[in-house]
Amino acid sequence: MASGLCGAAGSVLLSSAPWGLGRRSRRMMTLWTQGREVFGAAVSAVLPENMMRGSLALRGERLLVDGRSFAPTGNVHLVGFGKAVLGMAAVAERILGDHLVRGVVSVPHGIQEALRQASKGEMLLGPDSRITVLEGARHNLPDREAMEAASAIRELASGLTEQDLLLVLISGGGSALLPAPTPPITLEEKQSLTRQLAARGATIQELNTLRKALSQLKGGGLARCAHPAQVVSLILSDVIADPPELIASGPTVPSPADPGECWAILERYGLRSSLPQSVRDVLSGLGGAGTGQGQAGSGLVHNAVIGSNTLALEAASARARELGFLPVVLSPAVCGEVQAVSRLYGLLVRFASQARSEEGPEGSLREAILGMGPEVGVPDRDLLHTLKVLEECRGGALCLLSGGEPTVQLRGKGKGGRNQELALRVAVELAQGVSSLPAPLGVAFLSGGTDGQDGPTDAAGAIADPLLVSEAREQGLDPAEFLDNNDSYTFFTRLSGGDRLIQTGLTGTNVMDVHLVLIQGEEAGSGAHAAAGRS
Ligand SMILES: Nc1ncnc2c1ncn2[C@@H]1O[C@H](COP(=O)(O)OP(=O)(O)OP(=O)(O)O)[C@@H](O)[C@H]1O
Ligand SMILES: O=C(O)[C@H](O)CO
Repeated sequence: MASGLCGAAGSVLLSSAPWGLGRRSRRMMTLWTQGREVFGAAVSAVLPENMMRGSLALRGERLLVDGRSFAPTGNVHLVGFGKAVLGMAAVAERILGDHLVRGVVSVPHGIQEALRQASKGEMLLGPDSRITVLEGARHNLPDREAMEAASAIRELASGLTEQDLLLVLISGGGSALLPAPTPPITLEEKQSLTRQLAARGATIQELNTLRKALSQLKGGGLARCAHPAQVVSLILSDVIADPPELIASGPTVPSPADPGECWAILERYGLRSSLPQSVRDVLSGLGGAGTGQGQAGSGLVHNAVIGSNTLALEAASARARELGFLPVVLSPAVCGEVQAVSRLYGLLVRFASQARSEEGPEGSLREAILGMGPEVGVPDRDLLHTLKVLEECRGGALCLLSGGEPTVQLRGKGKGGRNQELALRVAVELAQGVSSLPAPLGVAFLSGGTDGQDGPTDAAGAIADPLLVSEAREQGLDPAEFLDNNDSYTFFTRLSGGDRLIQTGLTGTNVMDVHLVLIQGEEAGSGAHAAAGRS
């Protein structure tokens, strides 16, 4: 069956390839290239230039934001924090011109150099810029540099009057770039708590519920500092369902802390008993649910989400269609454990394969897929739609797209990220499924972080296919061993010279992850059939 999967009619074996890759077909390699292109289109669509131009404009003396009009009777000041805000700030400065008085942005360590090297000069601020750029939060963890940036941002906001407008640029990664722990909590204590929660698989919703409660700037704290100035926030979402109060922990969204919920989260991850006294004191000082965070000035705050994973998936679908695939978007909100998510993709590929056979898909397979919905955050409605398209597509080329942010419970000491771990797990699922597939199917899976950085690695993600496992074994690499040690980056680096890794470098944006399942058409020309015949 393996040869049926990957050496389908019309394919040419790459016998001269290094690493003993004789069984790879040109069609398989084409599928990888197409996957990379579709992923590239997803990222391009959410680069700052496009989104900022669509939501911020100056018309005479009026500032138009997300369709609303503001009169900056005095001056515009700017602050920002997150992986995408450098480019957002560059565009804002170009739009605002002399209306901009000054600004401070807190951005990831090394991002300016990375963008320079990637020739993305349009995302950088010029030498005469009125905006100060501060880098920090190495490895996406709050550190001294980020704390100094947070102080500078607080100072700028605190000095504003009712004559001023504060433009706040917010994107994912903002929580780590704006640390202002409520005393007596220290930076080290906050770092350690964040690290432990993330390692135990806490969701971003859980993590940020705690961050809001333990910070002076999150949960609306920044907006309170800026009172009585008008605050306008432009937010690029990297959280499922785009909740402004959770993205970067909502510094401009007045939202009450919920100590009861915080205690429950700490209990859930077994951290309640080992908490430092400072954290206990701050949580106890918050009182009951809905207290502790004032609502001062909420009438003067406007929060606008200007971009999200959905936009990225739309652009990816369009590119997939141009390449001859029938695109189908499963969901922009896939979450849950990577194990469960990889199982879902394995089952969907199996379903697609069975849909091409005379008998059609088994009822039990359909039930198993629908049963996974709650575990991976995908409603029945979306799963049913996807299954319908897979059935109707039959032999056509198909690109299944989704987005979101699964979680990994770290058990090992290896190096990796959720995208690479997901890709490796999907490869294992595909390899297991190979023998039970009724029809030949060329398939590739790609998982990538739109920010270009998957966990603490220099890769955005990786590509998987049904041959990966056998290829790895031939090279003395056992996927299960690497998975046990959460060592997916080492695995993909060693496998075949690292050619399944996706290495875009920091992209300057961040709307969570994108997952693609590309399925070849049965005939060489079936891509054209899919593009022409279905929508
Ligand atoms: N060795 C590893 N293997 C698999 N996953 C890992 C590993 N190390 C860290 N991770 C996961 O990487 C995630 C952190 O990745 P990253 O720094 O890209 O965060 P992010 O969620 O993209 O950040 P943000 O939301 O702040 O932009 C955590 O979910 C963590 O569990
Ligand atoms: O910074 C954060 O809190 C996460 O990226 C979610 O927005």
